[in-house]
Amino acid sequence: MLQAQDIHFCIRSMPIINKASISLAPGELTVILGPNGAGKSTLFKVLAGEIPCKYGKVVYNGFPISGFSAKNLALVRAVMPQHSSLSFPFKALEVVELGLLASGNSYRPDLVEEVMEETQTLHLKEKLYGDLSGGEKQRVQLARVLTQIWDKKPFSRYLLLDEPTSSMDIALQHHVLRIIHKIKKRNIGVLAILHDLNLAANYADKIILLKKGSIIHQGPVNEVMTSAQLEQVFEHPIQVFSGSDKNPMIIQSIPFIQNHLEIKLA
Ligand SMILES: Nc1ncnc2c1ncn2[C@@H]1O[C@H](COP(=O)(O)OP(=O)(O)OP(=O)(O)O)[C@@H](O)[C@H]1O
Repeated sequence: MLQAQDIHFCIRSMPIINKASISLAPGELTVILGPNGAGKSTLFKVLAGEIPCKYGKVVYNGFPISGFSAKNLALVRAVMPQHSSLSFPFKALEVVELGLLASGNSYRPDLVEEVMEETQTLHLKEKLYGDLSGGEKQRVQLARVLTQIWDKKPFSRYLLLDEPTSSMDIALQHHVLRIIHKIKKRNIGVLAILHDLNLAANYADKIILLKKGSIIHQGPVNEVMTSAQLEQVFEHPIQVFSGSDKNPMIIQSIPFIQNHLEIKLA
């Protein structure tokens, strides 16, 4: 289990995260949703151990994050940040191989090829990372973190993804969420920040709604993604059509123009 208790984080005495507590179970996808500036990436960085937290604690598999060396932390969690820049002219293949390095594995071209196949990046392997499109870069970064945790291990691990599909087309977004669905079955807990409410509703096991640094609601999708609660967090009219075995859940944000017409027709 990845657990965070009472995380409180300030920048220049401005509270950014306010007493946030979460539990991420292996085998589950938890999605963090919230408006711009809510504190999602900040909370994510605290959970990943990228920024230290003065108040509260982050615990991986029962051990405080502060006790992990960078090498050991890389064995239990892989992190895909929102933006990744590289200062060297790496090829896509070399970026993916960085995941292998973090995993402590010896050279495994078979594993790298399998992951690049899965993420539809194999055809990009000889291209310079800097020349790739936004969506291609994201897939290469995803391949890197998947490479880090691809081999099964006898302990629980965690995959942290900050807006992993933000530059991808619709088909690829679903493809990535399908990969996540498969990888979590390897005793891996996945935490993802998404802005797409429909992807979250249909692929997540749990949802965290964050607003102004505070967790407003968290729990199973059906309990958290209600019209009233989403409207409270996003301050915009939102309709929720609950799904069934055969039909996906549909979350619809209401365009202003439609409200405008309804007001005029009323
Ligand atoms: N280094 C920093 N210095 C000052 N303010 C910061 C810093 N990092 C984050 N913030 C502020 O903290 C707040 C939360 O930022 P954060 O990036 O966590 O939000 P977010 O929910 O991920 O937003 P978005 O959806 O736009 O990516 C914002 O108001 C941001 O301006």
